[in-house]
Amino acid sequence: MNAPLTLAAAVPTLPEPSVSAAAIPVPARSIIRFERVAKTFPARRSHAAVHALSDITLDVPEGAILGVIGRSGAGKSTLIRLVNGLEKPSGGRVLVDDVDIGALDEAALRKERRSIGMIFQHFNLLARRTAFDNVALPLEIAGVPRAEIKARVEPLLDLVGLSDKRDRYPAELSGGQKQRVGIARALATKPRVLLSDEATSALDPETTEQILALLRRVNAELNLTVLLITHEMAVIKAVADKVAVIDGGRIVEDGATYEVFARPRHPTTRSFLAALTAKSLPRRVAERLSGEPREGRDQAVLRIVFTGQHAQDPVLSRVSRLLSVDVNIIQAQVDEIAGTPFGVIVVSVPGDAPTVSAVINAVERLNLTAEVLGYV
Ligand SMILES: Nc1ncnc2c1ncn2[C@@H]1O[C@H](COP(=O)(O)OP(=O)(O)OP(=O)(O)O)[C@@H](O)[C@H]1O
Repeated sequence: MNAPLTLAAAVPTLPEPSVSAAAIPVPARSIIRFERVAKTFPARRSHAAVHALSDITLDVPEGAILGVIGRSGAGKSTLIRLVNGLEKPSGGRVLVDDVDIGALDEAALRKERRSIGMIFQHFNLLARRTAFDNVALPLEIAGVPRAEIKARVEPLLDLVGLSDKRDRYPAELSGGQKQRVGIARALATKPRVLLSDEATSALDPETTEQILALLRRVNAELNLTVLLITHEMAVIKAVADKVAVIDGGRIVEDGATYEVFARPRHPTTRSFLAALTAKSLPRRVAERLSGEPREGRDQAVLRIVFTGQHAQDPVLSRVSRLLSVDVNIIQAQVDEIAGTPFGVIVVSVPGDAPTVSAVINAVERLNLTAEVLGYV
């Protein structure tokens, strides 16, 4: 027998998104601004020129956490390296707090970098320095007197929960602890923005969660603007107020994280979200799921997203009746972005191409999004 077909029956109560939570407050002021930025690495010997970034226009509002997600080679690292001047744009401008980073000479850039903290996937700590001395390093370079350094570093170690490890060397710390040192070091010069380059990619899921919670905390407590790059939608979901999806050196979609999760428009965004949903499917389905419709796989698995106003709609029974197809519910859950709930329902329908596209069209006519996760 088929599962119940109304969303209201399938999914626990889904409240209307509250206006304050759904509409992320976007301060007028951008602290990082990409203006029609291009970056081309010139041809060298046998290598052709690489157009790593094209026509990037993006604003990071003050106090926000903006996540840039893209696959390997999409241009994420190049994008973030333009912000601290490790690369110069071939076209356009990158502004940090209204300063054109690409136009600075070396001395001015060194000074400006004090207001741009950065954390890295592999932490980049100095092995021969203790946790305290790693955090102190940027202050020593800036010529801050020793007593002041101590007064600055100790509260930072406290903030990241490492006061008891102050005299430990990196080799004596776990990955999560090393990243905490990295965060404290990035905060030492009281930056206005923090750049995060895949900062949780080398960490296990539990430690990732703790580090992301710490980023959220420093963002809120210090009103620090964060620009992070990642290839994982789970990271975006956990911390980002806003998201930009980058593909082939271009931003293909951006917006408030809730909006992008609830109504993804670009195929790249949809496939990142599908991969995230696929991870949480029941094992019996996940193990059989294949990307291609093959003989013997006669059911397509679809992910349908709905927001508050649709919770009571009998969407699935309507689609089922309209098209005379069986719609089976595999999983229904309420997901949440920054406190705003939205529903994700995974269904299976007959897997032949005409039926699948008819179901997707019918669902989209109801202003919901649907995409194929695979075939079982
Ligand atoms: N210094 C360089 N010289 C030439 N090409 C480069 C250079 N740095 C990056 N590229 C190229 O620019 C493109 C974007 O690279 P980038 O490192 O920004 O991607 P990414 O999204 O960060 O990838 P990953 O997730 O694998 O680190 C790639 O094609 C890369 O090979």
